[in-house]
Amino acid sequence: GSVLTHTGACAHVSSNIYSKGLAHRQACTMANTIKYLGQEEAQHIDEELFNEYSFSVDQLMELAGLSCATAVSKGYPLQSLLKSPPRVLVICGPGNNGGDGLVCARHLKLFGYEPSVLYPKRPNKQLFLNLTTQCEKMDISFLTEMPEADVIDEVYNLVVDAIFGFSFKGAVREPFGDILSQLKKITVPIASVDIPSGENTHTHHNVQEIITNLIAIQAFSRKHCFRILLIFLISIYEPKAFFIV
Ligand SMILES: NC(=O)C1=CN([C@@H]2O[C@H](COP(=O)(O)OP(=O)(O)OC[C@H]3O[C@@H](n4cnc5c(N)ncnc54)[C@H](OP(=O)(O)O)[C@@H]3O)[C@@H](O)[C@H]2O)[C@H](O)CC1
Repeated sequence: GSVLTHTGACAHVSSNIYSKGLAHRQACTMANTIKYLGQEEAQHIDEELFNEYSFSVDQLMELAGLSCATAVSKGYPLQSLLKSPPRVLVICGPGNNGGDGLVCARHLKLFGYEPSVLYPKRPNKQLFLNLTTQCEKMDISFLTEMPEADVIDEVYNLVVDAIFGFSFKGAVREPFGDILSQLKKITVPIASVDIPSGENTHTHHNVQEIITNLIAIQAFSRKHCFRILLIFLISIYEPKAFFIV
């Protein structure tokens, strides 16, 4: 997805997003050593990972989804959640961003959360069929329709937005228009995988602007070692958050 690179040492991982002062200072420090990439450069690195380094999409997606689940568990630890059971709504789009969401849901379940998945447009590809089966086998429920915003606020602790990543373009088409309009109304945190879905954050400039909203980033260290850096920053506009994977 929109890839973030970090050339310094692995950053400290904050386990409590509410420890604002410390984490905000860390965010400021890290912001100086981080380079943000836009859509084209991110896609190019993606191609490089596939073609030059022989990663498979399954491998990258597993890392992405696991990293997102890890980020959720660090940013929103089970014991900090206001509602019990610890329900999380994971909304998956029709592309690989949605695949990241399915993997994320599976790992969230292993971490003790109760994810429910909304997956309204399912591609007929083996990779996604497999990921769906794996979730079903883990008793993760699949919703048949998008709940109203007030129901989401009442039932869920947060929403993982895995609707669109770097291939989003043009005006939003249904059924995602309705889904995004409900998401705009909710008050529980939204953790977006890659970029907040439906927003035009694909230029380098915009990504840098929106990065101030960021609490969690999973980044590949560019090109060389693929070390995964899990970096936690604090959003100054909580509770909106997004992950870049
Ligand atoms: N960088 C990495 O290491 C990895 C990133 N991954 C994730 O993959 C996404 C990119 O995945 P991709 O499949 O290329 O695309 P998206 O998931 O962003 O979206 C494609 C689907 O979205 C539909 N689409 C696009 N625009 C619209 C719109 N305006 N309205 C409705 N639907 C839209 C599009 O539909 P079509 O009808 O055009 O086919 C596609 O179905 C990246 O962001 C990361 O999250 C991978 O996991 C691998 C590792």
